[in-house]
Amino acid sequence: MMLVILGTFLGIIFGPSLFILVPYIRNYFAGAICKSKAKLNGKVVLITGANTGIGKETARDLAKRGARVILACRDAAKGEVAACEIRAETGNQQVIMKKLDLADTKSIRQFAENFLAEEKELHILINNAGVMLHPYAKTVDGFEMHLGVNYLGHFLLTFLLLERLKQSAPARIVNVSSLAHLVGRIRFHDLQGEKFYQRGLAYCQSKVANVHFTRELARRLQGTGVTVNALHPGTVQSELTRYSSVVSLLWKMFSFFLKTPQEGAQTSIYCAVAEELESVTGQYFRCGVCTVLMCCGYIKRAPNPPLTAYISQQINTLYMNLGSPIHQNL
Ligand SMILES: NC(=O)C1=CN([C@@H]2O[C@H](COP(=O)(O)OP(=O)(O)OC[C@H]3O[C@@H](n4cnc5c(N)ncnc54)[C@H](OP(=O)(O)O)[C@@H]3O)[C@@H](O)[C@H]2O)C=CC1
Ligand SMILES: CC1=C(/C=C/C(C)=C/C=C/C(C)=C/C=O)C(C)(C)CCC1
Repeated sequence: MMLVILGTFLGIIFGPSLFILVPYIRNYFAGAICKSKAKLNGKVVLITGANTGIGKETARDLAKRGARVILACRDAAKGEVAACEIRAETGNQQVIMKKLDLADTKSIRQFAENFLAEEKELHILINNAGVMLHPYAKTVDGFEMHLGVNYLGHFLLTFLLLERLKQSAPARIVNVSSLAHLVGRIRFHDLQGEKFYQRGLAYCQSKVANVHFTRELARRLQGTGVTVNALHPGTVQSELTRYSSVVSLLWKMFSFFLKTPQEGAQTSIYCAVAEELESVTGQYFRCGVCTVLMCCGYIKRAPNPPLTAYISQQINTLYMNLGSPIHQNL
């Protein structure tokens, strides 16, 4: 009885103030907004996985800024719908869809060949596409799906377009990684997860590879005018959870605390356009809740650069040994 009275009393006192606080709490979880007013007329932008989620919202924003935006999508029909929508909304007719399947190195090579033939410049490359919690599967070339799509596919794409980026300098590469990289480990002894597979860990492994790649590439691109940074977009309501009904349900239940795709695109947009990042390279950006967790010491910092360079070298060697031509000469 006492508890009911106490509960009612607290409800009356704090209920209205909680109600007033709701928009502030929501704003906090929405994270920061990119405030840059930079215009991108005459600039060429390429975004992978741009038919939905964070990629689509990034494309929409950069199209509004006047860029020629190429949406690289694995499903041409879905990609064309997104491109049409962005063209109609922004009035920018330079929004173009091209087919790219990052799970197939033939498709990546074909895409790059066409791109280099058609586009004389590339100023911003956003490696955004990704899969999470994928049941065990291999890409066309036999790589574990998370590693193959999230990391190796983007590695090959970047490698094939690198000269065009250098010719177009100042240019930027933006790698969409994840907070998940902090718990990721590269399992050198079983990279393809053939001995042991846990889909969450496979995702984390691919995302830590994105960060190592970013740091090592930044080191190798010093003095070229091409910068490369990685980021965590926040926890975003998107189709990323499609392979797990449990996580999809959790995401729906906690949707109040999750970013919308537009909010989730802000860190990518910031890395792509912010004037103050002109010569910033090899960094990892994030905003939102994880910052608090990090400050509280619950999340440790990413591995340091020398270790990163070492691991990156090891990955390269391993893949070359596996007969994959994609790590050569970078
Ligand atoms: N949402 C979140 O909370 C977080 C997302 N991220 C990262 O953000 C990025 C964007 O994710 P998000 O927008 O949330 O997820 P979505 O699932 O909404 O979008 C992923 C995009 O990647 C594309 N894609 C998947 N596989 C391939 C492939 N083989 N070839 C080409 N494109 C492919 C998808 O195409 P299709 O629609 O045809 O499948 C889709 O366009 C990912 O790298 C993700 O890891 C990082 C941290 C948190
Ligand atoms: C603490 C906390 C949350 C945190 C979720 C996190 C930290 C999700 C991370 C997702 C990643 C890393 C996805 C893909 O890369 C929720 C669910 C918002 C609910 C409110 C409390």
